[in-house]
Amino acid sequence: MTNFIKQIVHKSFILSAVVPPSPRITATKFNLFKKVAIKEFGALTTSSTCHNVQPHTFNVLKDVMEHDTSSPSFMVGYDNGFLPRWDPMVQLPDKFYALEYLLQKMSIQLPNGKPGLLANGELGEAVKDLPLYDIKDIFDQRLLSALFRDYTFLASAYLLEPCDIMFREKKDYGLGRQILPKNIAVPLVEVAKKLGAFPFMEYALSYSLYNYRRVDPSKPIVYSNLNLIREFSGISSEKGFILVHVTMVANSPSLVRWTMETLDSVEKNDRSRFNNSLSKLNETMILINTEMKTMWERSNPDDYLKFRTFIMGSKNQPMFPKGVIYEGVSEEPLFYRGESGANDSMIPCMDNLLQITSKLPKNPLTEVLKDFRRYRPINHKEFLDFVQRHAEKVDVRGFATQDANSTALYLANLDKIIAFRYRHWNFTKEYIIKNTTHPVATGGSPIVTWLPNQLLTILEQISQIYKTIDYSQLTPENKILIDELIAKADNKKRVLNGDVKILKEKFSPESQKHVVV
Ligand code: HEM
Repeated sequence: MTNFIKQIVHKSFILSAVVPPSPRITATKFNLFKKVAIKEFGALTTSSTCHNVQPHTFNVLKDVMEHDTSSPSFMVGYDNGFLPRWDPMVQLPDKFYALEYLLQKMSIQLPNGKPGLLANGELGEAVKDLPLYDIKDIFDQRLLSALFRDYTFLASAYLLEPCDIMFREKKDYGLGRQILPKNIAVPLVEVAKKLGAFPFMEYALSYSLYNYRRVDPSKPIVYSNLNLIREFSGISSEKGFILVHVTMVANSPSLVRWTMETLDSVEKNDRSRFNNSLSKLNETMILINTEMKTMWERSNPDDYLKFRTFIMGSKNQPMFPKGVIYEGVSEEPLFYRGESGANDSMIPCMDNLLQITSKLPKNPLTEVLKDFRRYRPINHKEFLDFVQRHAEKVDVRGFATQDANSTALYLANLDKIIAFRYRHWNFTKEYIIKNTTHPVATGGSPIVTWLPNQLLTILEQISQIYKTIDYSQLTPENKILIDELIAKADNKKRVLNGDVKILKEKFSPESQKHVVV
């Protein structure tokens, strides 16, 4: 590779993913730049930003560019929202036969009902036969994403296999394997570098959003048309758990569209477009929350701990007190958060747009939330950063509260975020807290105090804004709406505070204060 190209890449390292940076640079040269950038510097950033330059807008994809396999799988788009631009690759190419074989034989229960390698602790031994694949020359993003998903599945299965076996016997996780062998560690780190991800199982890039396949590719992403690609347990509750995330995120294209519309309408001082955008966001959140409810019937709360062990992280988890050594990569132990819905982008998008993020208390729990925001595809992070910055700049909340009926719509949206987080708190009580006293969640947050940190903040915001409304300006429907919202919020605040008080006694208060960022 010539020094000339390296220099250009170095200077214009942050490349636009949609069009080549200059019309004089051809697509072929552009792709060459991207390859060099990945090779030399790790992952690509994907917005049109340059070092320290904050863009005024964000390049939301108008077309998924399905044939462009040199740009990342996850790029926020009007058609795909926060889902990948293409359906995830189901099977690895023949070259990776041994890796594919392990993944197909791994789950505790195989599709044919027989026990897989994880059933009786046979994976550790089987991994010894895995060749150390060289992936240096792979640049196809579709394949890189599939390799990332598969190596992270294998890494988590390998590291946590002893914990799962011990948990089945004694309801205690004990210690995980502390060293990741080089035939997994080296290619995993290499792929992660190319994607700009941490080399550990992640929500979007592995477990949830890159792990579905359509039964009929011509039909939409709805539950009845989906199956999993990889799994740890092989039970239907794991399928339900993962795929409900996917079907919720299938509504994200309109979340993205109305987020951009909201920002633009404030900037243009267009009140009726603003109100329309808030109504549409509200409708979208209702669809997302309705889909969320299906979790109860698709994933049995009593089954959750049968696969949860494998999605734990190596950061702030007693199973990895000294982190994990990646053989052939680092002599120093590495620590990463586990897979968590906290890395989904829909709620952070709403929090940022409605300026809730800046209202979160300054405490270690909020630092954990910020840390979670690093664990996601680069382009999602750039989008969320853009929404946060731009909403603060144009002052979405200030614009909403200048008008009583816009305020009602703004509050209706806060109410939908509360509905999401409150149902979610109920999931946490029923799927986790009821069945275990393990003090930290899969992402490494303290199980009793972290979720209420956000939920109580937003409930408090509803009360504060409510006090400022000029009732005489409200339409009769909005008066009823506001009265209902405030009554529901007061009720939830009371129940939540009661829950936290009781649960802090079940889990030692010390364990809930112990926060690692
Ligand atoms: C059985 C169902 C579920 C359970 C038991 C559960 C559990 C949890 C827990 C314990 C956390 C705390 C963070 C951590 O992992 O350390 C969390 C965070 C989160 N999860 Fe889930 N989750 C479930 C389903 C979902 C679904 C379907 C979504 C949809 C995208 C989701 C989105 C989130 C979000 C956005 C957060 C961050 C919450 C916040 O900002 O307040 N979760 N989840």
